[in-house]
Amino acid sequence: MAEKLHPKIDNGLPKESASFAGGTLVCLCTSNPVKVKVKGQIAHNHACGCTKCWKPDGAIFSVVAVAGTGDVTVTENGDKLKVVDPAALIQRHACTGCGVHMYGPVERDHPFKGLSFIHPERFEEDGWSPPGFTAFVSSIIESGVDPSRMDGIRGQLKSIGLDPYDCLNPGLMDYIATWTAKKSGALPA
Ligand SMILES: N[C@@H](CCC(=O)N[C@@H](CSCO)C(=O)NCC(=O)O)C(=O)O
Ligand SMILES: [Zn+2]
Ligand SMILES: [Zn+2]
Repeated sequence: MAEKLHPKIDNGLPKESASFAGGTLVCLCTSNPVKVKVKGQIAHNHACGCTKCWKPDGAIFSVVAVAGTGDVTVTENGDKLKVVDPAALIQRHACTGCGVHMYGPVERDHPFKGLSFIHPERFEEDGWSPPGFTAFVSSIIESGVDPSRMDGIRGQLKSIGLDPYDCLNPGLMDYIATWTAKKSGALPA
């Protein structure tokens, strides 16, 4: 039987539109929802199995992407936002009413500095770039998925076209390692 991975990937991936120029993320509150405007297309969209990313009810994975922090603006009810874990790399700003993580900037010295993590399924608009891989797959065990389900889940992800990785995909891992090597001097800056 197929596993319920995430509503935006279980029945075919969303379609990208060349005319998508950004949109508005809305939380799940029925009154006074938090709204966040994002300018431009998102990047590095992926499914994520880690315990820290927000997932909709019943989903095993989150769907999470990045936008430039300068392109992200809280436009309504920002007073409801609270940082989930101030010690984390990603400063996930969650709605205290419904729990949705609305944006998560990386501000410390890190290859992802200047990027904000967002959940594109909360866009009011369609056309955002679909997820392209799955990150932190083994981490779903930390949320209580029995290890015996892992082969089936990895197979399902491959058949959807979201290749499973236990950290990030090779492109992003190489990007992080290159940044680290330039910082240490192992590679010329
Ligand atoms: N096994 C841990 C992994 C948590 C983790 O490292 N998550 C990644 C991916 S989040 C989106 O790609 C990460 O970069 N975290 C940084 C942060 O959370 O600040 C678990 O499952 O908890
Ligand atoms: Zn809310
Ligand atoms: Zn994650």
